[in-house]
Amino acid sequence: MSAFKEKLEAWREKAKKAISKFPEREERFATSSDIEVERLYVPEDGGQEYLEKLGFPGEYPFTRGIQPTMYRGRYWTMRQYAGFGSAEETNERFRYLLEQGQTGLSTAFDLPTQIGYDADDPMARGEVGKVGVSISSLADMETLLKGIPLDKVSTSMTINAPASVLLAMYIAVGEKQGVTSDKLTGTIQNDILKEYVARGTYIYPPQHSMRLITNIFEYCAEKVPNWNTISISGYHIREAGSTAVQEVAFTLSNAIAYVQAAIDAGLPVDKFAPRLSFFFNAHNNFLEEIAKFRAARRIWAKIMRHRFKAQDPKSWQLRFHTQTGGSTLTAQQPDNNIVRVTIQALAAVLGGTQSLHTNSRDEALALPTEDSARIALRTQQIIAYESGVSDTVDPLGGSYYIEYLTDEIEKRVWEYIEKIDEMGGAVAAIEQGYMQREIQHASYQTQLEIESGKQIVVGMNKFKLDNEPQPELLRVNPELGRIQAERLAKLRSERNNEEVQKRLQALKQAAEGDANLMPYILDAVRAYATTGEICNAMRSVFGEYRPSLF
Ligand SMILES: CC(C)(COP(=O)(O)OP(=O)(O)OC[C@H]1O[C@@H](n2cnc3c(N)ncnc32)[C@H](O)[C@@H]1OP(=O)(O)O)[C@@H](O)C(=O)NCCC(=O)NCCSC(=O)CCC(=O)O
Repeated sequence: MSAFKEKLEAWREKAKKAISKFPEREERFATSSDIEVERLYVPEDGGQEYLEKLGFPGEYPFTRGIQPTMYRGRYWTMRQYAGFGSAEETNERFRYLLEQGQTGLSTAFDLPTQIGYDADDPMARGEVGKVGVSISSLADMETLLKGIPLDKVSTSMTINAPASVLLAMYIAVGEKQGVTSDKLTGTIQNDILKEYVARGTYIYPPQHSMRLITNIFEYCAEKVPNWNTISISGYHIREAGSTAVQEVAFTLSNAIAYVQAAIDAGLPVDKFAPRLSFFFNAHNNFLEEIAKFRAARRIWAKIMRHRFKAQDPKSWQLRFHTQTGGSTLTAQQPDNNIVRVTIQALAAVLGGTQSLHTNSRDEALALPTEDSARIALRTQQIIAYESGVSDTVDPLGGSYYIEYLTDEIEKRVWEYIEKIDEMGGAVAAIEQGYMQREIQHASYQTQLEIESGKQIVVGMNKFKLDNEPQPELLRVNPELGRIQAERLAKLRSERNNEEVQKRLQALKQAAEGDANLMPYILDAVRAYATTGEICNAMRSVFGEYRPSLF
Protein backbone atom coordinates (compact mmCIF):
# COMPACT_ATOMS: atom_id res chain seq x y z
CA MET A 1 0.00 0.00 0.00
CA SER A 2 1.27 3.52 -0.79
CA ALA A 3 2.06 5.93 2.04
CA PHE A 4 -0.97 7.98 0.98
CA LYS A 5 -3.33 5.02 1.20
CA GLU A 6 -1.91 3.93 4.54
CA LYS A 7 -2.39 7.39 5.97
CA LEU A 8 -5.89 7.60 4.56
CA GLU A 9 -6.81 4.28 6.19
CA ALA A 10 -5.35 5.43 9.50
CA TRP A 11 -7.33 8.67 9.25
CA ARG A 12 -10.56 6.74 8.56
CA GLU A 13 -10.01 4.68 11.69
CA LYS A 14 -9.31 7.80 13.70
CA ALA A 15 -12.42 9.50 12.35
CA LYS A 16 -14.53 6.48 13.35
CA LYS A 17 -13.20 6.72 16.90
CA ALA A 18 -13.89 10.45 17.01
CA ILE A 19 -17.47 9.82 15.84
CA SER A 20 -18.10 7.24 18.53
CA LYS A 21 -17.31 9.97 21.06
CA PHE A 22 -18.93 12.84 19.20
CA PRO A 23 -21.56 11.52 16.78
CA GLU A 24 -22.27 13.21 13.49
CA ARG A 25 -25.50 15.13 12.92
CA GLU A 26 -26.93 12.43 10.65
CA GLU A 27 -26.44 8.70 10.19
CA ARG A 28 -26.26 9.25 6.44
CA PHE A 29 -25.77 12.48 4.49
CA ALA A 30 -27.25 12.78 1.01
CA THR A 31 -27.99 15.45 -1.61
CA SER A 32 -31.51 16.35 -2.72
CA SER A 33 -31.18 13.68 -5.44
CA ASP A 34 -30.18 11.15 -2.78
CA ILE A 35 -26.57 10.99 -3.84
CA GLU A 36 -24.73 9.87 -0.73
CA VAL A 37 -22.30 12.46 0.60
CA GLU A 38 -19.06 11.14 2.02
CA ARG A 39 -17.20 12.67 4.90
CA LEU A 40 -14.18 13.55 2.81
CA TYR A 41 -13.21 13.53 -0.83
CA VAL A 42 -9.56 12.88 -1.71
CA PRO A 43 -7.61 12.12 -4.89
CA GLU A 44 -7.07 8.51 -5.92
CA ASP A 45 -3.51 8.74 -4.60
CA GLY A 46 -2.35 12.22 -3.66
CA GLY A 47 1.21 11.09 -2.94
CA GLN A 48 3.65 12.94 -0.74
CA GLU A 49 2.68 16.36 -2.02
CA TYR A 50 -0.93 15.92 -0.90
CA LEU A 51 0.16 14.62 2.49
CA GLU A 52 2.50 17.53 3.11
CA LYS A 53 0.28 20.31 1.85
CA LEU A 54 -3.21 19.16 2.72
CA GLY A 55 -3.21 16.13 4.95
CA PHE A 56 -6.49 15.00 6.47
CA PRO A 57 -8.89 17.07 8.54
CA GLY A 58 -8.09 16.97 12.23
CA GLU A 59 -4.43 16.28 11.45
CA TYR A 60 -1.30 18.30 10.83
CA PRO A 61 -1.06 20.65 8.96
CA PHE A 62 -4.85 21.08 9.30
CA THR A 63 -5.27 22.74 5.89
CA ARG A 64 -8.59 20.93 5.51
CA GLY A 65 -9.90 21.77 8.96
CA ILE A 66 -9.20 21.11 12.62
CA GLN A 67 -11.83 18.44 13.26
CA PRO A 68 -12.00 15.08 11.43
CA THR A 69 -15.74 15.53 10.90
CA MET A 70 -15.98 19.33 10.91
CA TYR A 71 -19.58 20.49 10.52
CA ARG A 72 -20.90 16.96 10.08
CA GLY A 73 -20.24 16.72 13.82
CA ARG A 74 -21.27 20.21 14.89
CA TYR A 75 -22.03 23.43 13.05
CA TRP A 76 -19.84 26.41 13.77
CA THR A 77 -20.98 28.53 16.72
CA MET A 78 -23.43 31.23 15.63
CA ARG A 79 -22.15 34.07 17.70
CA GLN A 80 -23.59 37.51 16.95
CA TYR A 81 -21.63 40.45 18.35
CA ALA A 82 -24.14 42.46 20.35
CA GLY A 83 -24.24 45.18 22.96
CA PHE A 84 -25.54 48.69 23.36
CA GLY A 85 -26.86 50.99 26.03
CA SER A 86 -27.34 49.56 29.47
CA ALA A 87 -26.72 46.08 30.79
CA GLU A 88 -30.52 45.51 30.89
CA GLU A 89 -30.98 46.37 27.22
CA THR A 90 -28.09 44.16 26.16
CA ASN A 91 -29.29 41.29 28.34
CA GLU A 92 -32.63 41.57 26.54
CA ARG A 93 -30.91 41.45 23.13
CA PHE A 94 -28.79 38.45 24.25
CA ARG A 95 -31.87 36.53 25.31
CA TYR A 96 -33.66 37.44 22.09
CA LEU A 97 -30.76 36.14 20.01
CA LEU A 98 -30.56 32.92 22.01
CA GLU A 99 -34.31 32.42 21.58
CA GLN A 100 -33.84 32.88 17.86
CA GLY A 101 -31.35 30.02 17.71
CA GLN A 102 -28.01 31.72 18.28
CA THR A 103 -25.58 29.25 19.86
CA GLY A 104 -23.04 31.52 21.64
CA LEU A 105 -22.83 35.05 23.00
CA SER A 106 -20.52 37.86 21.99
CA THR A 107 -20.34 41.11 23.91
CA ALA A 108 -19.67 44.57 22.51
CA PHE A 109 -18.56 47.04 25.20
CA ASP A 110 -18.78 50.80 24.90
CA LEU A 111 -15.62 52.83 24.41
CA PRO A 112 -15.27 54.05 28.01
CA THR A 113 -15.32 50.43 29.23
CA GLN A 114 -12.85 49.45 26.50
CA ILE A 115 -10.34 52.03 27.68
CA GLY A 116 -10.93 51.56 31.37
CA TYR A 117 -13.11 54.53 32.34
CA ASP A 118 -16.28 54.40 34.42
CA ALA A 119 -19.53 55.73 33.01
CA ASP A 120 -19.33 58.77 35.30
CA ASP A 121 -15.79 59.74 34.33
CA PRO A 122 -15.57 63.06 32.42
CA MET A 123 -13.61 61.13 29.74
CA ALA A 124 -16.72 59.01 29.13
CA ARG A 125 -19.08 61.90 28.42
CA GLY A 126 -21.17 61.37 25.29
CA GLU A 127 -19.90 57.83 24.73
CA VAL A 128 -21.71 55.82 27.40
CA GLY A 129 -23.53 52.87 25.82
CA LYS A 130 -22.92 54.15 22.29
CA VAL A 131 -20.96 51.40 20.53
CA GLY A 132 -21.55 48.72 23.12
CA VAL A 133 -22.76 48.05 26.61
CA SER A 134 -21.49 50.08 29.55
CA ILE A 135 -19.98 47.86 32.27
CA SER A 136 -18.52 49.83 35.15
CA SER A 137 -18.69 47.18 37.86
CA LEU A 138 -19.59 43.64 38.81
CA ALA A 139 -23.15 44.89 39.43
CA ASP A 140 -23.50 45.75 35.70
CA MET A 141 -22.03 42.39 34.74
CA GLU A 142 -24.55 40.60 36.96
CA THR A 143 -27.35 42.38 35.12
CA LEU A 144 -25.80 41.70 31.71
CA LEU A 145 -25.71 37.94 32.35
CA LYS A 146 -28.96 37.62 34.29
CA GLY A 147 -30.78 34.38 33.46
CA ILE A 148 -27.94 33.13 31.25
CA PRO A 149 -26.47 29.85 32.53
CA LEU A 150 -22.71 30.29 32.35
CA ASP A 151 -22.07 26.56 32.45
CA LYS A 152 -24.07 26.11 29.23
CA VAL A 153 -23.45 29.17 27.06
CA SER A 154 -20.01 30.26 25.91
CA THR A 155 -19.43 34.00 25.85
CA SER A 156 -16.96 36.07 23.91
CA MET A 157 -15.99 39.51 25.17
CA THR A 158 -14.40 42.05 22.86
CA ILE A 159 -12.22 43.58 25.50
CA ASN A 160 -8.52 44.21 25.24
CA ALA A 161 -6.68 46.62 27.55
CA PRO A 162 -8.99 45.86 30.54
CA ALA A 163 -9.47 42.20 29.54
CA SER A 164 -8.31 40.93 32.93
CA VAL A 165 -10.90 43.10 34.70
CA LEU A 166 -13.86 41.97 32.59
CA LEU A 167 -12.74 38.34 32.77
CA ALA A 168 -12.57 38.69 36.57
CA MET A 169 -16.13 40.05 36.56
CA TYR A 170 -17.28 37.09 34.46
CA ILE A 171 -15.63 34.67 36.89
CA ALA A 172 -17.28 36.47 39.80
CA VAL A 173 -20.73 36.21 38.19
CA GLY A 174 -20.04 32.50 37.66
CA GLU A 175 -19.28 32.18 41.39
CA LYS A 176 -22.62 33.82 42.19
CA GLN A 177 -24.41 31.38 39.85
CA GLY A 178 -22.60 28.46 41.49
CA VAL A 179 -20.53 27.80 38.35
CA THR A 180 -16.89 27.32 39.27
CA SER A 181 -14.28 28.87 37.00
CA ASP A 182 -13.17 25.50 35.60
CA LYS A 183 -16.64 25.14 34.04
CA LEU A 184 -16.65 28.50 32.26
CA THR A 185 -16.28 28.60 28.49
CA GLY A 186 -15.67 31.64 26.35
CA THR A 187 -13.10 33.98 24.91
CA ILE A 188 -11.63 37.36 25.72
CA GLN A 189 -10.14 39.28 22.81
CA ASN A 190 -7.14 40.38 24.93
CA ASP A 191 -5.12 41.18 21.80
CA ILE A 192 -3.36 44.42 22.58
CA LEU A 193 -0.84 44.44 19.74
CA LYS A 194 -3.48 44.99 17.10
CA GLU A 195 -4.87 47.84 19.22
CA TYR A 196 -1.61 49.72 18.70
CA VAL A 197 -1.64 48.81 15.00
CA ALA A 198 -5.24 49.22 13.99
CA ARG A 199 -7.97 49.55 16.59
CA GLY A 200 -6.85 52.07 19.16
CA THR A 201 -8.30 50.97 22.52
CA TYR A 202 -5.01 50.61 24.40
CA ILE A 203 -4.23 51.95 27.88
CA TYR A 204 -0.74 50.93 29.01
CA PRO A 205 2.56 50.79 27.13
CA PRO A 206 3.32 47.51 25.31
CA GLN A 207 5.60 45.83 27.87
CA HIS A 208 3.03 46.18 30.68
CA SER A 209 0.23 45.08 28.40
CA MET A 210 2.21 42.01 27.44
CA ARG A 211 2.69 41.19 31.11
CA LEU A 212 -1.05 41.36 31.76
CA ILE A 213 -1.66 39.03 28.82
CA THR A 214 0.91 36.53 30.02
CA ASN A 215 -0.64 36.72 33.52
CA ILE A 216 -3.99 35.77 32.00
CA PHE A 217 -2.48 32.81 30.11
CA GLU A 218 -0.93 31.53 33.30
CA TYR A 219 -3.97 32.11 35.49
CA CYS A 220 -6.42 30.51 33.06
CA ALA A 221 -4.23 27.45 32.50
CA GLU A 222 -4.69 26.74 36.23
CA LYS A 223 -8.12 28.09 37.06
CA VAL A 224 -10.17 28.58 33.88
CA PRO A 225 -8.83 25.79 31.68
CA ASN A 226 -11.62 25.88 29.07
CA TRP A 227 -11.34 29.60 28.47
CA ASN A 228 -9.85 30.89 25.23
CA THR A 229 -7.38 33.36 26.67
CA ILE A 230 -6.88 35.51 23.60
CA SER A 231 -8.46 36.06 20.22
CA ILE A 232 -5.55 37.16 18.06
CA SER A 233 -7.22 39.36 15.56
CA GLY A 234 -6.70 40.08 11.93
CA TYR A 235 -10.24 41.43 11.73
CA HIS A 236 -9.34 44.98 12.67
CA ILE A 237 -6.15 44.94 10.64
CA ARG A 238 -8.30 44.18 7.61
CA GLU A 239 -10.90 46.77 8.62
CA ALA A 240 -8.09 49.33 8.73
CA GLY A 241 -7.49 48.58 5.05
CA SER A 242 -4.96 45.77 4.82
CA THR A 243 -4.94 43.11 2.13
CA ALA A 244 -5.88 39.50 2.88
CA VAL A 245 -2.19 38.52 2.90
CA GLN A 246 -1.31 41.30 5.35
CA GLU A 247 -4.24 40.32 7.55
CA VAL A 248 -2.83 36.83 8.01
CA ALA A 249 0.82 37.89 8.11
CA PHE A 250 0.44 40.58 10.78
CA THR A 251 -1.93 38.49 12.87
CA LEU A 252 0.43 35.54 12.89
CA SER A 253 3.40 37.82 13.62
CA ASN A 254 1.52 39.20 16.60
CA ALA A 255 0.69 35.65 17.65
CA ILE A 256 4.38 34.73 17.51
CA ALA A 257 5.10 37.68 19.85
CA TYR A 258 2.51 36.49 22.38
CA VAL A 259 3.81 32.94 22.34
CA GLN A 260 7.39 34.14 22.73
CA ALA A 261 6.45 36.47 25.60
CA ALA A 262 4.75 33.63 27.46
CA ILE A 263 7.69 31.28 26.88
CA ASP A 264 10.06 34.01 28.07
CA ALA A 265 7.96 34.34 31.23
CA GLY A 266 8.59 30.64 31.88
CA LEU A 267 5.32 29.05 30.71
CA PRO A 268 5.67 25.71 28.89
CA VAL A 269 4.26 26.13 25.38
CA ASP A 270 1.81 23.22 25.53
CA LYS A 271 0.35 24.60 28.72
CA PHE A 272 -1.14 27.71 27.12
CA ALA A 273 -1.03 27.24 23.32
CA PRO A 274 -4.12 25.00 23.00
CA ARG A 275 -6.25 27.90 24.30
CA LEU A 276 -4.97 30.56 21.91
CA SER A 277 -7.63 31.47 19.39
CA PHE A 278 -7.84 33.68 16.32
CA PHE A 279 -10.26 36.08 14.69
CA PHE A 280 -10.41 36.88 11.00
CA ASN A 281 -12.41 39.01 8.60
CA ALA A 282 -14.32 37.76 5.55
CA HIS A 283 -14.48 40.08 2.56
CA ASN A 284 -16.07 39.72 -0.86
CA ASN A 285 -13.30 38.10 -2.90
CA PHE A 286 -14.90 34.77 -2.18
CA LEU A 287 -12.28 32.28 -3.29
CA GLU A 288 -9.33 34.29 -2.00
CA GLU A 289 -10.98 34.44 1.40
CA ILE A 290 -11.50 30.67 1.52
CA ALA A 291 -7.86 30.12 0.57
CA LYS A 292 -6.78 32.65 3.19
CA PHE A 293 -8.34 30.66 6.03
CA ARG A 294 -6.82 27.41 4.80
CA ALA A 295 -3.38 28.99 4.41
CA ALA A 296 -3.54 30.56 7.88
CA ARG A 297 -4.21 27.17 9.45
CA ARG A 298 -1.30 25.54 7.62
CA ILE A 299 1.19 28.28 8.48
CA TRP A 300 0.23 28.34 12.16
CA ALA A 301 0.60 24.58 12.44
CA LYS A 302 4.12 24.85 11.03
CA ILE A 303 5.03 27.73 13.33
CA MET A 304 3.85 25.96 16.45
CA ARG A 305 5.30 22.59 15.59
CA HIS A 306 8.66 23.63 14.20
CA ARG A 307 9.46 27.07 15.56
CA PHE A 308 8.07 26.66 19.08
CA LYS A 309 8.47 22.87 19.23
CA ALA A 310 4.98 22.32 20.66
CA GLN A 311 4.25 18.62 21.13
CA ASP A 312 0.51 18.64 21.71
CA PRO A 313 -1.38 18.61 18.37
CA LYS A 314 -3.94 20.93 19.99
CA SER A 315 -1.20 23.55 20.19
CA TRP A 316 -0.80 23.32 16.39
CA GLN A 317 -4.46 24.04 15.62
CA LEU A 318 -5.52 27.47 14.50
CA ARG A 319 -9.08 27.82 15.76
CA PHE A 320 -10.83 30.96 14.64
CA HIS A 321 -13.89 33.13 14.74
CA THR A 322 -14.92 35.07 11.64
CA GLN A 323 -16.85 38.28 11.28
CA THR A 324 -18.05 39.44 7.90
CA GLY A 325 -16.38 42.64 6.70
CA GLY A 326 -17.81 45.76 8.28
CA SER A 327 -15.87 48.00 5.92
CA THR A 328 -17.47 46.32 2.88
CA LEU A 329 -20.96 47.42 3.92
CA THR A 330 -22.50 50.44 2.26
CA ALA A 331 -24.73 53.09 3.74
CA GLN A 332 -26.42 53.30 0.34
CA GLN A 333 -29.10 50.69 -0.46
CA PRO A 334 -28.40 48.90 2.83
CA ASP A 335 -30.39 45.79 1.91
CA ASN A 336 -27.62 44.97 -0.59
CA ASN A 337 -25.48 44.30 2.47
CA ILE A 338 -27.49 41.14 3.17
CA VAL A 339 -26.13 39.73 -0.09
CA ARG A 340 -22.55 40.77 0.70
CA VAL A 341 -22.81 39.18 4.14
CA THR A 342 -24.10 35.94 2.60
CA ILE A 343 -21.11 35.66 0.28
CA GLN A 344 -18.68 36.46 3.07
CA ALA A 345 -20.27 34.10 5.57
CA LEU A 346 -20.21 31.30 3.02
CA ALA A 347 -16.50 31.93 2.50
CA ALA A 348 -15.92 31.62 6.25
CA VAL A 349 -17.80 28.33 6.37
CA LEU A 350 -16.04 26.93 3.32
CA GLY A 351 -12.79 28.05 4.97
CA GLY A 352 -13.60 26.05 8.13
CA THR A 353 -14.42 28.69 10.74
CA GLN A 354 -15.26 27.62 14.32
CA SER A 355 -17.51 30.54 15.09
CA LEU A 356 -19.19 33.23 12.99
CA HIS A 357 -20.74 36.66 13.27
CA THR A 358 -22.74 37.87 10.30
CA ASN A 359 -23.08 41.64 10.11
CA SER A 360 -26.45 43.31 9.95
CA ARG A 361 -27.56 45.21 6.87
CA ASP A 362 -27.74 48.58 8.67
CA GLU A 363 -24.32 48.52 10.34
CA ALA A 364 -22.86 51.15 8.02
CA LEU A 365 -25.44 53.52 9.52
CA ALA A 366 -25.96 52.55 13.16
CA LEU A 367 -26.01 49.65 15.57
CA PRO A 368 -28.40 46.99 14.27
CA THR A 369 -32.10 47.03 15.00
CA GLU A 370 -33.65 43.81 16.31
CA ASP A 371 -35.03 43.03 12.83
CA SER A 372 -31.65 43.49 11.17
CA ALA A 373 -29.88 41.40 13.79
CA ARG A 374 -32.41 38.61 13.20
CA ILE A 375 -31.92 38.62 9.43
CA ALA A 376 -28.16 38.45 9.96
CA LEU A 377 -28.56 35.40 12.19
CA ARG A 378 -30.99 33.83 9.69
CA THR A 379 -28.32 34.22 7.01
CA GLN A 380 -26.03 31.83 8.90
CA GLN A 381 -28.90 29.50 9.65
CA ILE A 382 -29.80 29.30 5.95
CA ILE A 383 -26.19 28.43 5.10
CA ALA A 384 -26.15 25.78 7.85
CA TYR A 385 -29.54 24.18 7.42
CA GLU A 386 -30.38 24.71 3.75
CA SER A 387 -27.25 24.92 1.60
CA GLY A 388 -25.73 21.49 2.21
CA VAL A 389 -22.17 22.89 2.24
CA SER A 390 -21.62 21.52 5.75
CA ASP A 391 -22.25 17.90 4.81
CA THR A 392 -18.74 17.11 3.63
CA VAL A 393 -15.44 18.38 4.99
CA ASP A 394 -13.54 21.09 3.05
CA PRO A 395 -15.65 20.72 -0.11
CA LEU A 396 -13.37 22.98 -2.14
CA GLY A 397 -10.15 21.17 -1.23
CA GLY A 398 -8.42 20.00 -4.38
CA SER A 399 -9.77 22.76 -6.58
CA TYR A 400 -6.78 23.82 -8.71
CA TYR A 401 -7.50 27.49 -8.13
CA ILE A 402 -8.16 27.24 -4.39
CA GLU A 403 -5.00 25.20 -3.84
CA TYR A 404 -2.98 27.63 -5.96
CA LEU A 405 -4.30 30.59 -3.97
CA THR A 406 -3.67 28.80 -0.68
CA ASP A 407 -0.04 28.17 -1.67
CA GLU A 408 0.43 31.70 -2.98
CA ILE A 409 -1.02 33.33 0.14
CA GLU A 410 1.17 31.10 2.30
CA LYS A 411 4.29 32.10 0.35
CA ARG A 412 3.54 35.81 0.67
CA VAL A 413 2.68 35.55 4.35
CA TRP A 414 6.02 33.85 5.09
CA GLU A 415 7.81 36.72 3.33
CA TYR A 416 6.17 39.20 5.69
CA ILE A 417 6.80 37.05 8.77
CA GLU A 418 10.49 36.75 7.87
CA LYS A 419 10.74 40.49 7.34
CA ILE A 420 9.11 41.19 10.71
CA ASP A 421 11.43 38.64 12.37
CA GLU A 422 14.38 40.52 10.91
CA MET A 423 13.05 43.75 12.38
CA GLY A 424 13.08 42.12 15.84
CA GLY A 425 9.51 40.78 15.90
CA ALA A 426 6.02 42.24 15.96
CA VAL A 427 6.48 44.58 18.92
CA ALA A 428 9.54 46.19 17.29
CA ALA A 429 7.77 46.35 13.91
CA ILE A 430 4.81 48.10 15.51
CA GLU A 431 7.03 50.50 17.45
CA GLN A 432 8.73 51.41 14.18
CA GLY A 433 5.35 51.92 12.52
CA TYR A 434 6.04 49.26 9.91
CA MET A 435 2.71 47.41 10.05
CA GLN A 436 0.81 50.70 10.29
CA ARG A 437 2.51 52.04 7.13
CA GLU A 438 1.93 48.85 5.15
CA ILE A 439 -1.76 48.93 6.07
CA GLN A 440 -2.10 52.64 5.31
CA HIS A 441 -0.54 52.12 1.90
CA ALA A 442 -2.90 49.25 1.02
CA SER A 443 -5.88 51.17 2.33
CA TYR A 444 -4.99 54.26 0.31
CA GLN A 445 -4.65 52.21 -2.89
CA THR A 446 -8.11 50.70 -2.35
CA GLN A 447 -9.63 54.11 -1.69
CA LEU A 448 -8.10 55.51 -4.89
CA GLU A 449 -9.49 52.58 -6.86
CA ILE A 450 -12.96 53.07 -5.42
CA GLU A 451 -12.89 56.80 -6.08
CA SER A 452 -11.71 56.33 -9.66
CA GLY A 453 -14.40 53.71 -10.22
CA LYS A 454 -11.86 50.99 -11.04
CA GLN A 455 -13.16 49.02 -8.08
CA ILE A 456 -16.94 48.82 -8.26
CA VAL A 457 -19.03 48.96 -5.12
CA VAL A 458 -22.59 48.18 -6.19
CA GLY A 459 -25.07 50.88 -5.19
CA MET A 460 -22.29 53.19 -4.03
CA ASN A 461 -20.11 54.18 -7.01
CA LYS A 462 -22.22 52.39 -9.63
CA PHE A 463 -25.90 51.46 -9.93
CA LYS A 464 -26.84 54.32 -7.63
CA LEU A 465 -30.37 55.33 -6.64
CA ASP A 466 -31.49 58.94 -6.85
CA ASN A 467 -33.84 58.67 -3.91
CA GLU A 468 -32.58 56.48 -1.13
CA PRO A 469 -35.35 55.27 1.20
CA GLN A 470 -34.45 56.01 4.84
CA PRO A 471 -34.28 52.82 6.94
CA GLU A 472 -35.34 52.82 10.54
CA LEU A 473 -32.29 52.96 12.80
CA LEU A 474 -31.55 52.04 16.38
CA ARG A 475 -30.98 55.02 18.65
CA VAL A 476 -29.19 54.69 21.97
CA ASN A 477 -30.85 56.46 24.89
CA PRO A 478 -29.00 59.82 25.22
CA GLU A 479 -29.85 59.88 28.94
CA LEU A 480 -27.86 56.73 29.59
CA GLY A 481 -24.70 58.53 30.73
CA ARG A 482 -26.66 60.27 33.47
CA ILE A 483 -28.53 57.11 34.50
CA GLN A 484 -25.32 55.09 34.72
CA ALA A 485 -23.63 57.86 36.73
CA GLU A 486 -26.49 57.79 39.26
CA ARG A 487 -26.21 54.03 39.56
CA LEU A 488 -22.51 54.27 40.16
CA ALA A 489 -23.00 56.90 42.87
CA LYS A 490 -25.42 54.52 44.60
CA LEU A 491 -22.98 51.61 44.27
CA ARG A 492 -20.16 53.68 45.75
CA SER A 493 -22.33 54.71 48.69
CA GLU A 494 -23.44 51.13 49.44
CA ARG A 495 -20.25 49.08 49.11
CA ASN A 496 -17.53 48.71 51.73
CA ASN A 497 -15.21 51.48 50.56
CA GLU A 498 -12.50 50.68 53.05
CA GLU A 499 -12.28 47.17 51.69
CA VAL A 500 -12.25 48.48 48.12
CA GLN A 501 -9.33 50.80 48.89
CA LYS A 502 -7.43 48.01 50.61
CA ARG A 503 -7.80 45.72 47.61
CA LEU A 504 -6.87 48.45 45.12
CA GLN A 505 -3.77 49.20 47.18
CA ALA A 506 -2.82 45.50 47.16
CA LEU A 507 -3.22 45.47 43.38
CA LYS A 508 -0.96 48.51 43.02
CA GLN A 509 1.71 46.93 45.12
CA ALA A 510 1.53 43.71 43.15
CA ALA A 511 1.77 45.69 39.90
CA GLU A 512 5.01 47.25 41.13
CA GLY A 513 6.47 43.77 41.60
CA ASP A 514 6.20 40.82 39.27
CA ALA A 515 3.35 38.75 40.73
CA ASN A 516 0.48 37.48 38.60
CA LEU A 517 -2.11 40.27 38.84
CA MET A 518 -5.23 38.19 38.14
CA PRO A 519 -5.93 37.17 41.78
CA TYR A 520 -5.61 40.81 42.88
CA ILE A 521 -7.93 42.04 40.16
CA LEU A 522 -10.46 39.35 41.02
CA ASP A 523 -10.33 40.36 44.68
CA ALA A 524 -10.98 44.00 43.78
CA VAL A 525 -13.85 43.05 41.45
CA ARG A 526 -15.50 40.91 44.14
CA ALA A 527 -15.55 43.96 46.43
CA TYR A 528 -17.27 45.96 43.63
CA ALA A 529 -14.28 48.11 42.78
CA THR A 530 -15.15 49.65 39.42
CA THR A 531 -13.59 49.17 35.99
CA GLY A 532 -12.15 52.68 36.16
CA GLU A 533 -10.77 52.30 39.68
CA ILE A 534 -9.00 49.06 38.86
CA CYS A 535 -7.59 50.39 35.59
CA ASN A 536 -6.50 53.61 37.31
CA ALA A 537 -4.67 51.62 39.97
CA MET A 538 -2.64 50.00 37.18
CA ARG A 539 -2.33 53.30 35.27
CA SER A 540 -0.66 54.79 38.30
CA VAL A 541 2.05 52.12 38.10
CA PHE A 542 2.32 51.37 34.37
CA GLY A 543 1.61 54.80 32.88
CA GLU A 544 -0.27 55.30 29.61
CA TYR A 545 0.78 54.64 26.03
CA ARG A 546 1.08 57.68 23.77
CA PRO A 547 1.36 56.85 20.08
CA SER A 548 3.98 58.41 17.82
CA LEU A 549 3.08 59.75 14.40
CA PHE A 550 4.40 57.60 11.58
C1 LIG B 1 -12.17 28.98 19.51
C2 LIG B 1 -13.30 29.93 19.12
C3 LIG B 1 -12.94 30.62 17.82
C4 LIG B 1 -14.58 29.14 18.92
O1 LIG B 1 -14.97 28.52 20.12
P1 LIG B 1 -16.39 27.80 20.21
O2 LIG B 1 -16.53 27.31 21.60
O3 LIG B 1 -17.44 28.69 19.70
O4 LIG B 1 -16.30 26.63 19.16
P2 LIG B 1 -15.41 25.30 19.11
O5 LIG B 1 -14.24 25.43 20.01
O6 LIG B 1 -15.15 24.96 17.71
O7 LIG B 1 -16.46 24.22 19.60
C5 LIG B 1 -16.88 24.04 20.92
C6 LIG B 1 -16.53 22.62 21.39
O8 LIG B 1 -17.06 21.66 20.48
C7 LIG B 1 -16.02 20.83 19.99
N1 LIG B 1 -16.31 20.47 18.59
C8 LIG B 1 -16.66 21.30 17.61
N2 LIG B 1 -16.82 20.65 16.46
C9 LIG B 1 -16.54 19.36 16.71
C10 LIG B 1 -16.51 18.17 15.94
N3 LIG B 1 -16.81 18.17 14.67
N4 LIG B 1 -16.15 17.03 16.54
C11 LIG B 1 -15.82 17.01 17.85
N5 LIG B 1 -15.83 18.09 18.64
C12 LIG B 1 -16.19 19.25 18.08
C13 LIG B 1 -14.76 21.65 20.13
O9 LIG B 1 -13.60 20.84 20.16
C14 LIG B 1 -15.01 22.40 21.42
O10 LIG B 1 -14.71 21.63 22.54
P3 LIG B 1 -13.35 21.82 23.38
O11 LIG B 1 -13.24 23.27 23.70
O12 LIG B 1 -13.55 20.95 24.55
O13 LIG B 1 -12.25 21.38 22.45
C15 LIG B 1 -13.49 30.92 20.25
O14 LIG B 1 -12.29 31.63 20.55
C16 LIG B 1 -14.57 31.92 19.97
O15 LIG B 1 -15.73 31.60 20.16
N6 LIG B 1 -14.27 33.13 19.54
C17 LIG B 1 -15.24 34.17 19.32
C18 LIG B 1 -14.61 35.48 19.26
C19 LIG B 1 -15.59 36.57 18.99
O16 LIG B 1 -16.81 36.37 19.02
N7 LIG B 1 -15.16 37.77 18.78
C20 LIG B 1 -15.97 38.91 18.49
C21 LIG B 1 -15.16 40.01 18.12
S1 LIG B 1 -16.15 41.28 17.58
C22 LIG B 1 -15.17 42.60 17.18
O17 LIG B 1 -14.01 42.71 17.55
C23 LIG B 1 -15.89 43.55 16.30
C24 LIG B 1 -15.22 44.76 15.88
C25 LIG B 1 -14.79 45.73 16.97
O18 LIG B 1 -15.41 45.84 18.02
O19 LIG B 1 -13.81 46.42 16.72
